[in-house]
This record gives sequence, C-alpha cells and structure tokens, in this order.
Amino acid sequence: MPLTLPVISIAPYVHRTDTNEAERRATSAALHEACVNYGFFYLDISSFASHEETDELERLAHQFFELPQDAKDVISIENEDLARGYQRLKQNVTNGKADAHEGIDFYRPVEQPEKGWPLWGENQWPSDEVVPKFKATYEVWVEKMKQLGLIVMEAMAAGLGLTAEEWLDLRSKVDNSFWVMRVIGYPPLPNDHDGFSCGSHKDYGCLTFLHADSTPSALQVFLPASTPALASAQSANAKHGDAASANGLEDTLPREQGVEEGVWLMADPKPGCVVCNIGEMWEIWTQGLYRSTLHRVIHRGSNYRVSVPFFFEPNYTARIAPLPAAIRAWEKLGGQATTPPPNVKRDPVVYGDFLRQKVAGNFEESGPDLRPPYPPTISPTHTMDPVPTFVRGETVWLWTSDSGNSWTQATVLSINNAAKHESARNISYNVIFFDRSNRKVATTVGPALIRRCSPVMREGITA
Ligand SMILES: O=C(O)CCC(=O)C(=O)O
Ligand SMILES: [Fe+2]
Repeated sequence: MPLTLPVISIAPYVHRTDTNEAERRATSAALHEACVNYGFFYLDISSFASHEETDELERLAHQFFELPQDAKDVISIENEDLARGYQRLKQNVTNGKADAHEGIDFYRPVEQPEKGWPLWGENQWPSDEVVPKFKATYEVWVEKMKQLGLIVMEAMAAGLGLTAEEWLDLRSKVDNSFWVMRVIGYPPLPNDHDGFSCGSHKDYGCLTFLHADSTPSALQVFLPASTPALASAQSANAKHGDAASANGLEDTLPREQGVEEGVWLMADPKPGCVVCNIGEMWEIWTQGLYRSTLHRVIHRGSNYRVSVPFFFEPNYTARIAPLPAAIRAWEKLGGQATTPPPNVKRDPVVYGDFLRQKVAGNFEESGPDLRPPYPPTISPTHTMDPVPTFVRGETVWLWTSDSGNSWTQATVLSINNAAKHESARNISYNVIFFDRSNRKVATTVGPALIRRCSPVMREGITA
C-alpha cells in the first residue's frame, strides 16, 4: 500500500448548515488526527476556490519569472525592508545553503511603513504595465486565504477540544494575521546538483496553504521512522512482498538537522486541494502534540515549476503559549503516549519577535541586527492610548533628539508618577543611554517617545 497524506475536505465549514454538524465534527477529527500523525495533509478547497483561479495564479507567476533579470530586480527586496519584494535565484538561504529558487514575498501591510525596520516596509508588486492584473488577482487570493485561515483554525480548535471561550481567545491571536505570501519560481536543478531547490525546514507560524503547479516529485515531507502510519505501511508492504517501494519508502534519510531516521514522502499536488501544513506556533500551542514537519523541495524535472505558499500566521504581537486544551489532550494520553511526536516543551514566544529572527536567518550576510527590535507602530509624536508604563531598569528603545532623532537602546532610570492619578499622560521617565560616542546621556521623556522591545511579553508589569 503506497503511503500518502490524508485528504480532508473543509466544505462542511465553508458551507455551514444546521444539518451538517456531523460532517463538521468529522472534518475536525480528521484535522486532529492529521496534525498528530503528520503535520501535513491535503485540504480539499474545491468548495471554496476554483481551478480557474489557481490556473491564473500560475499563469501570472510564469509571466513575471519570464521577464528579463533587470525587470524583476525593479522590485528587489533591497529597495525595501529586505523582506518584501523579489529575491533572485539563490538569494534565499536555508540551513546555510543557497536555495535554487527565486520568488516574490508579500507580507501583511502595516499602517506606518518604515523600510529601516525589519519586516516593516511596503509590499512591492509587479506593475500592471509589466504583468497586467498580477496585483489585483493576487490580492483576491490573499483575502480568500485569510478567510480560509480563520475557517481552518476554527475547525482545528474544535478538533483539539477547545471550549467556545477558549476558541475566542485563540481567535484573538490570529484575527489580524501577519500573513505572508510567496510566489516562487523553481528552475529545474541540473542532475549533478547536490543542493536543494528549497532546503529542509519547518514553517514558522500557524498554517501554510500551498498551491503548486502540477509538477510531480518536487515537494517532499519528512516522516520520522516512528510515525505510526509509516510503520503500518511498511509492515503491510512487507506482507505483500512489496519491499516498501512506492512513494520513496525505501529512501531512508541521512541524519539531518538532528532528526531521527525516516523517509521523505512525495507530496505531489492534487486537483482541488492545497497542501496544508502546520508551523512551529502549533508546536508551542500543543507542546508538540501537533507536529510541525520538515519538508523540502528537490525539483529535477524539465519544466520551470511555480508554487504559491500562503502562510496564515498569528498576529504580530500575539503571545503564543501552550493551550489549556492541548494540556488536557496530553493528560488524556496519561503521560504514557506511545505515539510520537515527543512532548516538545518550548518557551512561549511573541510571534513578531520569533518571525524577525527567522527571517534574518534566511540570508547569508545577515550580521547582528542592530536595528530596534520592535517597530514604531505609531509615530513618535503621537500620544499613546492606553499610556504604557515602564519599570526601572527596563531596557527600552528611545527616540530623542539627543540621539539624533533616531531609535537608541536605553535604560529606564527613574519614574515620575506624581501626576499619575490626575492625568496619566503626565508620567515621565528619566532614561539613560549611550550616545554614538559611547557617552552616557540622561534625558527625560514621556511615554510616547519610548518603545518597549516586546510589549506583550511584559504584560502585567506596572511601575
Ligand atoms: O514550493 C513548495 O512546494 C514549498 C515551499 C515551502 O516550503 C516554503 O516556501 O516554505
Ligand atoms: Fe515551507
């Protein structure tokens, strides 16, 4: 029996009726199973998107990648925040090796773009003169994938056993998704090439919906030897005298990224489906009950392959910590889970902080990032509501003319809360920082000129 990823239809959640509750339960249960066992599945979205739409995405992607190099470089990521825009072949790096693909990356637009801030620039679209309708068509796709993200999250919440209240809490972490969309072009790898079209990695966030063209044998998903479905497929194959031939079962993996032995399973595209996988945030939410699975692309065919992964991610400032429902699910397993994956205990993260670190690792020459780690979401001259409080000794980013009207790291020295009860906006902070000549400077500022590094991590701390 060849082993393939499960196929799950989202239709009962797309077209909810009073009479299809049982179908919804079945979808949720299937999602739960797939996330525990594979972290990867085919999501049948034929009730939600047509093949005409996805054909058009492919056509437009080809039209862009066929342009001369100069025309593609017009929207280079170097014009912006080093994340939004076009990356040349091999500009992206995975595990220290250049990936043999080119692509355009788009992120959720931000209100006050600032290209000096990591991830905080503006999206760069191929113009209508160069690739007519590219932007309009892909913008429609983004809206659809955002909707799909919330639908699948709700279905997964039910599968994991969240209460209605817990779902609302989880929803509030993803309802302003800091989504990412990549439009990727893969020229075939020469036969003697020992690298990858895209090196093995886990996706960072929440849910990936991948539309790829019909090219077979490109995307591969890693299944550790302990995966129950793999073990049973292998024993079934042995019974039939079929020595684990189909789907690369024979192809055991050289140790890579510290993972155990296993096989790479082909995740060839299926009509009407996107390939869906879960990212590392689900691993944190479920303490590893749901697995974020390694995958890679090796494209050796003769055609130029295109794919469009859409990453439905948490909100930028969402704090990701284990979900009570996941802890209950682990408890139900009685601490004696014989099924993998291992109980991965990971520290909570603020999604935006996590993402910035990951993106910085995708380029060869990303030295230490000396820019402020948290972007100024409002202009420094605005007042903030609610007024934030800072604590003595806290390290913050400070905007003052003393530092040449730029952001500088500083330490909060003392806090004048005298007027707090009358008007919160009268709070002022004495802060010290080192200027460009490494001299200690002391200054007094109001809260609007200070930004906390990771505001959400420090929730609940008051002066
Ligand atoms: O192109 C593909 O099939 C997968 C791409 C991928 O895994 C990614 O961009 O994260
Ligand atoms: Fe990926």
